[in-house]
Amino acid sequence: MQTSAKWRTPGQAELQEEDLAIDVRDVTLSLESASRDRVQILKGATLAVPRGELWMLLGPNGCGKSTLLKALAGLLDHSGGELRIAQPCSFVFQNPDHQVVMPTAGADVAFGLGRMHLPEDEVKRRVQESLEIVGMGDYTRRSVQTLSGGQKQRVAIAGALAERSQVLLLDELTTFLDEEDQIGVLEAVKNVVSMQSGVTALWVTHRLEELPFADGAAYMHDGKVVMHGNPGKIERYIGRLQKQALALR
Ligand SMILES: Nc1ncnc2c1ncn2[C@@H]1O[C@H](COP(=O)(O)OP(=O)(O)OP(=O)(O)O)[C@@H](O)[C@H]1O
Repeated sequence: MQTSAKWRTPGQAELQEEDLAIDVRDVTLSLESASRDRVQILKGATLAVPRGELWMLLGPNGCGKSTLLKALAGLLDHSGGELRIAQPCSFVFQNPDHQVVMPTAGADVAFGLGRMHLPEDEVKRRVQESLEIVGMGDYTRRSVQTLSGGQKQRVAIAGALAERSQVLLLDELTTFLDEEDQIGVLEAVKNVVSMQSGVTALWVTHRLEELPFADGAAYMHDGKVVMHGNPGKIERYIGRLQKQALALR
């Protein structure tokens, strides 16, 4: 893939490419609709996320946030532009029941390590260390059936950490969680990013109250990132959009 030596985004210091965990430039992507027409979902999306930061991705329903996340995870192919992401990366879904599959929290984290053929001691060490980072260090032997939705999300994140993921792609994890669980997951991700040197997280959300946890944020509209920068800037931008919408009523 062709890339230039430097990548500058307004409001950010000049970044070298190696400082970025996610580098999306002018990406286009089309999907087939129910009527079998091709519909363009991403229309030139551009986003740069520095290594070791937690970024949030916001925008109205259907603007393409999940599609961009899936393209980053390699689950969808983009048709144009350039897309780079540090590897390995992991996608964590909204419904943890789709990814937490083993009977205990510890077994679930160990499950993903199976294909790496690591010595048993190393597996045990990684499982315990990863569960501790997400605040679940005392839950190694707990049945996953007894865990709340947010605790299962944290086990799924621990699984990604145990596999040494460099980037966590997190798709609306807190939508169906109560407030306590929501804060637990947010704090776990914040902890991951601050403790694990170089781990980056991109967090899709609709909840403005989550923005203060982020290091940076981007706002999408109609298949493009239309604003990015520090969380305060994005909050003010969304506030202006909301005021304009109310004035039109
Ligand atoms: N597999 C698919 N085939 C065709 N169209 C799709 C497919 N998946 C998503 N879309 C359409 O792509 C557009 C963007 O969807 P996407 O889920 O990326 O938006 P989003 O910003 O994440 O929305 P939300 O906040 O509601 O989750 C929507 O119009 C959606 O209907």
